[in-house]
Amino acid sequence: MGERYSHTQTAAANAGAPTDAGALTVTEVRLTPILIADPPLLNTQGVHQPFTPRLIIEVVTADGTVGVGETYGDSRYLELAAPLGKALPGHAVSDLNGLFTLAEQVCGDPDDVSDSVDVGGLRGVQTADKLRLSVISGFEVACLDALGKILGLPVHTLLGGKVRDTVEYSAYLFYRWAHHPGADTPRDDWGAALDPAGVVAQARRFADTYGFASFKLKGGVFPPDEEIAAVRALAEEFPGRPLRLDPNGAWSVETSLRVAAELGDILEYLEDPASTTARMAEVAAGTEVPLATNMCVTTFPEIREAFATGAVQVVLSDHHYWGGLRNTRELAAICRTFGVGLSMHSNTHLGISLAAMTHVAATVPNLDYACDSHYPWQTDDVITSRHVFTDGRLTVSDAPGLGVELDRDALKVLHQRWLDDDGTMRDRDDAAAMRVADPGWQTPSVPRW
Ligand SMILES: O=C([O-])C(=O)C[C@H](O)[C@@H](O)C(=O)[O-]
Ligand SMILES: [Mg+2]
Repeated sequence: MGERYSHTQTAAANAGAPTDAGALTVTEVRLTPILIADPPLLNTQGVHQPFTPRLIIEVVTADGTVGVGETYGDSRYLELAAPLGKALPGHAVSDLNGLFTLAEQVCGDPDDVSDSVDVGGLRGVQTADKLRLSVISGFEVACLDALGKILGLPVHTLLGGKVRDTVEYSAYLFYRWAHHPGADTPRDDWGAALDPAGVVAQARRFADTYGFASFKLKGGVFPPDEEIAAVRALAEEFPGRPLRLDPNGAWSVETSLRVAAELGDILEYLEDPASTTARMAEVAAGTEVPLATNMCVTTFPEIREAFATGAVQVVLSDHHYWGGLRNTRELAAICRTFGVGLSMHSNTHLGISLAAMTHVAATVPNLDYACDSHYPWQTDDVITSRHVFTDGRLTVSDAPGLGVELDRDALKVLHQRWLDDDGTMRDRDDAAAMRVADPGWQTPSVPRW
């Protein structure tokens, strides 16, 4: 499968280290790109592809322990993961600060990519630094998993200890088609959701199946009045429950303010109504509704302007973007300092990343809102036992490491799918997926409404 990079441990590699520290030395790194099934979920850029890429990272230590991590699997992430995977053997899984230094040395020219955006901007800026951090995050999680297994300690303990035993998640509602176009595409039984009644039915199933108590609707798909009607319908069906609407920056300042005025009485927060920090600041100045973001603040350099201008009241952290679990805690400390709320963003991900999110979320005192997760939409996984939400919550694992076990058979199948792909699915492109149904579709310019 995938790429393997190994290292034979020698006396020189461990010179000066206590004998048992040798067990912490990475002897092999395995990188396995996979394609996972994804339903036809709509967003302002288009629609999810039938399959989307992820990268599974295994870090093997001298004593045979295997730590697992997961991150984005588009080709530009794979290009950075390969040199890091090659360089890591010989280093200790406990040297997490050194991992960042190593990545700076080997992961390409930082000037290669500037402030461009990817997936039509849904992931925010795409600096070289952020790409590297997204790759590091998967390695960091794998190292923490291995370290925890070796020490017999859960990852949350390595992060300083949990402050809660369960982590609350929110239902992530999407407008969607019943099926992807084409015969060989994955199917599920959720049906279409293209109007308020469809959104409410989806939310009801989420609430009944997983116990989620709060609801986020991915917006920016239909004209704002239709999405206002859907959120109103949710409020009627679930009175008093926290509701969120996220058009991924598709609206003008004026439209954002109009939606905020119309839904202000029922929204917990409005997520990325407008794109750019400057526009968000204008919206924030004109409404009492808190604004959340996983688009205009996704890197440390973006914090200063956003906090100084009051552009965001809630940062939705994504440990992949921010460079892992320890950086997420640093972000949490900055938010705490400035009185900005914190929760978690999620993109299509599997059980390894959900375990990582849950461990770090358990350690953050100021986790103010239920976290997002796409997980219920994912029918594939690479762990032997899927996470189970109870009353909308996941119990924080106290098992050593992340508390998940890699399902090698599943990994093999999903990697074979990646190998068999002609390249169409290896980079997520929601606009291209939309063109399969609507050949004239172009990524809408912003603001769309
Ligand atoms: O909260 C968000 O903005 C996201 O989760 C971004 C994602 O790309 C979402 O829009 C999606 O998967 O369509
Ligand atoms: Mg968002």
